[in-house]
Amino acid sequence: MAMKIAILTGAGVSAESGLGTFRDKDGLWTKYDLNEVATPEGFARNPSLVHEFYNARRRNALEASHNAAHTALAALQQSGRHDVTLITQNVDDLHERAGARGVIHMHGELMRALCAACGHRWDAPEAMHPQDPCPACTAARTRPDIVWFGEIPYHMDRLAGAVETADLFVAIGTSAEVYPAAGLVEIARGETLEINLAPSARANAFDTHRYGPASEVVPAWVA
Ligand SMILES: CC(C)NC(=O)[C@H](Cc1c[nH]c2ccccc12)NC(=O)[C@H](CCCC/N=C(/NCCC(=O)O)S[C@H]1O[C@H](COP(=O)(O)OP(=O)(O)OC[C@H]2O[C@@H](n3cnc4c(N)ncnc43)[C@H](O)[C@@H]2O)[C@@H](O)[C@H]1O)NC(=O)OCc1ccccc1
Repeated sequence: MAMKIAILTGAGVSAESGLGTFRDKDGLWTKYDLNEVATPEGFARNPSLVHEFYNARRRNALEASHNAAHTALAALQQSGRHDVTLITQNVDDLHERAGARGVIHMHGELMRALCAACGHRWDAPEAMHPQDPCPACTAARTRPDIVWFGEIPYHMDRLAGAVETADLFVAIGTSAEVYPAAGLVEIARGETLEINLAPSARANAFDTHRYGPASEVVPAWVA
């Protein structure tokens, strides 16, 4: 029976592709101060530092390959067996490189640039610099097209609608520590499933759970 499925992924789905998570023992936020590199205030104080941080993550993402979890989710979406909405907190493009389409990047994309003056967006060069001019208004206010802490996530209405009306909401590879993403399980009216390496901070809010590495558990769940 075809179902409406809304899937939310986090850093755990890209961990086995070599892209570090944020809060695990050697996670990004143990090496960098998120207030320095992932807030509008940090960018205003030191745009070069922030660009260096995202230039390094962009290089890592370009060198990485998608894994079996990305492949299984793209296959599920592209099979047409169910109506699948793929929402991600991840700023990498590994879902797309695995064949997924119309992925909702609620926290932005590493491969995109944004002009803080006119709002124009374009494909990011591998390395970005504060003085890079905007192709539309020539202002030198270029930032990574990323949603930082304190900023409103992208596509909130669309993704909230998909989660609310889904027969099944699945959260994969997320610690459920960052809001409003971590609160989406609260608005899900259908069945809810958590797939993760270990119970997340909102594990109790889910009906069912499957624990283990995403590259093993996700293909098994999709099959
Ligand atoms: C720290 C936290 C307490 N702070 C927040 O939540 C803040 C403030 C806040 C708002 N509401 C609240 C309510 C309560 C408390 C605080 C708040 N939220 C905001 O500022 C948000 C903006 C947040 C977005 C910030 N930007 C990111 N990313 C882009 C940058 C970048 O990437 O550099 S957040 C960033 O961190 C989050 C990290 O979480 P995860 O992806 O889950 O990664 P994590 O490392 O934590 O966990 C990995 C998991 O994977 C598992 N795992 C590891 N390996 C594997 C494996 N192999 N297989 C399977 N699982 C695995 C691990 O066990 C673990 O569970 C992601 O969202 C990621 O995108 N904006 C906002 O609220 O605006 C107003 C508003 C309110 C309502 C409606 C509209 C607007």
